[in-house]
Parts: sequence; C-alpha cells; structure tokens
Amino acid sequence: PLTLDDFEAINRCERTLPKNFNFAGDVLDQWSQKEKTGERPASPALWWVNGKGDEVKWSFGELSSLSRKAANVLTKPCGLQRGDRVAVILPRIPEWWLLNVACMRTGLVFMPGTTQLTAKDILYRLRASKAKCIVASEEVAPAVESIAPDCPNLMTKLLVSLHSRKGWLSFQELFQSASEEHSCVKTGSQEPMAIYFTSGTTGSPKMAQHSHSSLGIGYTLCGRYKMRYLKSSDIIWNMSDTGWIKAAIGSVFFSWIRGACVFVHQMAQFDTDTFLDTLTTYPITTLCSAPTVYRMLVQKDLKRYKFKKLRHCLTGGEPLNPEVLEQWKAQTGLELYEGYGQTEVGIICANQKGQEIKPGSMGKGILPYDVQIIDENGSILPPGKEGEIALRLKSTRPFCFFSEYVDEPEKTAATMRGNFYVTGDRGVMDSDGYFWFVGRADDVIISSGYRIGPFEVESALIEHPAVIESAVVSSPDPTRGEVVKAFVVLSAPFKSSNPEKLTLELQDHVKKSTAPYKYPRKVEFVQELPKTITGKIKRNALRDQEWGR
Ligand SMILES: Nc1ncnc2c1ncn2[C@@H]1O[C@H](COP(=O)(O)OP(=O)(O)OP(=O)(O)O)[C@@H](O)[C@H]1O
Repeated sequence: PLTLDDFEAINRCERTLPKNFNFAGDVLDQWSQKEKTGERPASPALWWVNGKGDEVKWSFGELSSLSRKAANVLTKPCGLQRGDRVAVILPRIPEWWLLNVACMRTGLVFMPGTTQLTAKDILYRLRASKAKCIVASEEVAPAVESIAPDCPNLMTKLLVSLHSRKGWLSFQELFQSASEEHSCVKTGSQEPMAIYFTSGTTGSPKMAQHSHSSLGIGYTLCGRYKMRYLKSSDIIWNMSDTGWIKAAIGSVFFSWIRGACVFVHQMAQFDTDTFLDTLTTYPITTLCSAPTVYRMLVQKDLKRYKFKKLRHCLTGGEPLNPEVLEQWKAQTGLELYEGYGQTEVGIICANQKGQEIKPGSMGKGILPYDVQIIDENGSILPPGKEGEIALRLKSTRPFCFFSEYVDEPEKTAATMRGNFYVTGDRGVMDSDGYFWFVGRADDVIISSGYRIGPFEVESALIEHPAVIESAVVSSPDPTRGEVVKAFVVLSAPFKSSNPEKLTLELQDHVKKSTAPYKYPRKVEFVQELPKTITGKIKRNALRDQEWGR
C-alpha cells in the first residue's frame, strides 16, 4: 500500500498519480490496520459532541466497518450505482461522515449542501446535478418534499432521523440490518468523487467537480506545511458547515490522511460561549474557523479563558484583517495562520510552518502550485504590481484541480488565460513572495482613476474601536464616477454616538491609516451586513443596492 511519504511525493508532483485510488480503501482502511498493530495512538478518528451530553467516538476500525454498512444501504435498498450523484443535506452529525466515506467506497458522487438551503436552493441543486438520491435530516425533509415532484431524476429520498416519514427510506432502519461485508470499488484516480457548489457570492453557485485524487491526495502537503505537521496524535476542530468544501478539506482529507482525530461540535448556530467552553474542555490542538468567527471572538475578554491544548489556529475563506490577527495574538498568545483558496482549486496560498507571518498577507504559494500575479494578457507582473491572482498550469493541469464546472464548458474555459488558471481575485505579490489580497475583481472600486481594494479600507476601519466589521463598495457619484462607501456595524459602546461626528472621525482615521484617497466618502451605519450562508460578506448585494440595480 502507498504510504504518507508516497502521497506527499505524488502531491509534490515528483511521482506519478496511481491509476486507481480510493481514499476509503487506500487511506482510511490503512489507518484501521495501523490501529490494530499499535502504530497509531489510541485516539479516535472521529470525536463528535452535541453540547447536550451526547458523544460519539469512532476509531478508524469502527469508521471502516460502519461505513461499509452505510455503503450497503446506498447500493442495495437505495439501488444506487457507481457514478450516480447523491445530494447529502445533513447537519454536523456523525452520519454525514459515514455517508461521505460510504460514497467513496461505492464510487458514488457525493454532493453536500448546508441545511440552511431553502426549497428553491435545493431544487436548483437537484435539477442542475440530476441527482438520483437525496439524503436529508428531518428539518430539511419538508422543503425536499415541496420540490421533489419537479426533479425527474430523483429516485430515492433517504431520511436520517429516529422517526420514519412517508415517502422516505429510513437510513437508521436500513443501517441496522445492513451487512458489514463490502469490497471497496477500485475507483480511478481521476474518476469524479464529489461535486461542490461554490458559495454563490457572485452569482448562481457553480458545480465544481473533484476527483478521488484531487481531494484524496491533493491535501497531503497542506497538512504538512499549513498545519505544522499535523500528526496522528492531533485533534483538529474545523468549524466549517458540512455543506462547503472546507468541511471536506479540514474534517476529512487533510486530517485523516495524516491519521489525526477530527473533532466535531454539532453547534446549530455559532455561539461564542459554547465555542470558548469547548476549547477549554476538550484537548483540541488545532482550530480552523472563518475570519468572521475570530472577529466576533476578539470582542470578548479572551485572557479569561485557558484553552486546554490549543497550539495552532487557522483561518481562510475571506480576508483576515491584520487588526484581528494582532488582537487574537495579544489575547491568546497564539498566531493565526491564514490560507487562501477556492472550491475549484483548494488551498493555494498559506502562512506556512517556519515562515514569518506578515499581518494582512495570505502567505506564500503552497506546493505544488505556482501562484503568480498576471495582467489581462496573461503576462506575469513583477512584485509590487497589482493584477489577477493566477496559477500556472505548466504542461498539464495539476491533478489537485477541480475537473470542470459540470455541464458548463464555457465557464470552465473562461477560467483559463494562456497558461494560467485565473482566480477572479486581485492581489499583489511582494518581493519576498507573499501574496496580498486586494479584492474580488468585481469588488475593486475605481474612483477618479484610482483603483481601490475594499479589503484595505475595511482593515483600516476595523482598527477603530467603534467598528466590529464593515463592507466597502462603490457608490455612484456625479463628478468622480464612483466613490468609496462603507457600511459599518458598530460595537456596543458606540451604538448611540452622533452619526455625523462618528462619520468624520472614521473618515479621519482611514485617511491617517492608509493613503488618504481611499477614505470612504460615504458612510452608513447598519445593524448587520448581508452574508452568504457561509458567512461571507455579500459586497455585490450592497453594490447593486447603491447603483439601484
Ligand atoms: N484568505 C482569503 N483572503 C481573501 N479572500 C479569500 C480568502 N480565502 C478565500 N477568499 C475568497 O473566497 C473565494 C473562494 O470562495 P468559494 O470557493 O467559496 O466561492 P465564492 O467565490 O465565494 O462563490 P462564487 O464563485 O459562487 O461566487 C476566493 O476566490 C476569494 O475571493
């Protein structure tokens, strides 16, 4: 069998990809063997709690046998066949991990979705993907029933619940009687394994298709460099919702390829007290969470909490303001390592082990990627010049890439410019090779001929004690064409301040903290910012509102 060293060499592109690869058979079942021989510490593979006293701890051995049973449920009573697409809309419950592994074992294409999806969102996903089966929890079942008649390809509805429901097969019942005997399908390395819908920050979500190797092997090095040598004795808590690729990356692939324990708290909604209690109660060593979470946490007096074992903190998915990084470090003594990536290509830049962290930067390009800043003709720009963040595709496409946007060849082709894959984000590389995020290409504001990235203005605003978070967008202006407008959420002590006075104070603050032409000429105080269900700020919604679109 292939070892971790082999996977790292393949990820570095020093070894060719094997013809066949299956994460369940080639990685998880190997850890299960190592447990038997005592080569892995006796910590669980999955450790799940719900804050109500319930707890599940599965070893790799248990994960293997239980996922074989789940595989038999999918193929036998559900009648699914290799290559069929299965939509899985479940909260953070252990069955999500079982079904994910069961899909790998059977060669089914796993398509997760968050339980926050509405009936309309689910309809869009089922129709676009032609899914044969939907697995859902009770809270989602009514929405599924309301749209199922409009999904001609949908054959099976599988319910994960202690209760039965008319029109649905019961996972629990079928699972009880399913056999543990199942032989893992010998999937091709580049055979489709999963489809992830993008966040939909800029339009309808796209279906990014990944292969068994792109996810299964493509994150081996990430665990080494970004995660400071994540080990089999580590316990990692990745807070991403089960609907997003970040849940797969952090709570399945880069953790389990290194044999680490995945910790899960079934928090329905983020709550700072539960969050902090969890870190003080459980021996979690590694934490991954969105910048929004850290922005909320630094509002608390974190010095009062003693985290049990925490040593490594990660973030990504959105820009992290340097102020938040510094406050987190001052209050907890821990560094915050930011990564940058996309559903399509995974993590491509990160603050990595052994590299100095430059606050506000996304770190350096991560192996095996060659990250560059390019212009509109696909030419590489020198350090210090702003352009589009792109990945060079050498002679072949890296196997870690998504295979395509399903059924959208034009959109897939539009991601290419010459030898590069373009991310659609603008940034700058400095002379040390660190990348600095400017904004999504569409979010950049052009005022009186100056280009202004929203992130820099937002980071200047958050330095002011009145600001919890903000969104900076363009707004129409008769003389300048467009100007910078900031939507600001105020911290409690400033909520009753005089708005005109505070506006002037914030404008003054930005003029001092960054180049004065970037200051927001318009400021609006709001209770909250519009966000995607992943928690990302929807600047395009605010921009459309400003422009009356
Ligand atoms: N560390 C980071 N700093 C700044 N932006 C980030 C960071 N990490 C991710 N992003 C942003 O998130 C994007 C990737 O997010 P995702 O794959 O969820 O899709 P989306 O772009 O939000 O959705 P859609 O493509 O449907 O609009 C990146 O292109 C970038 O704009």
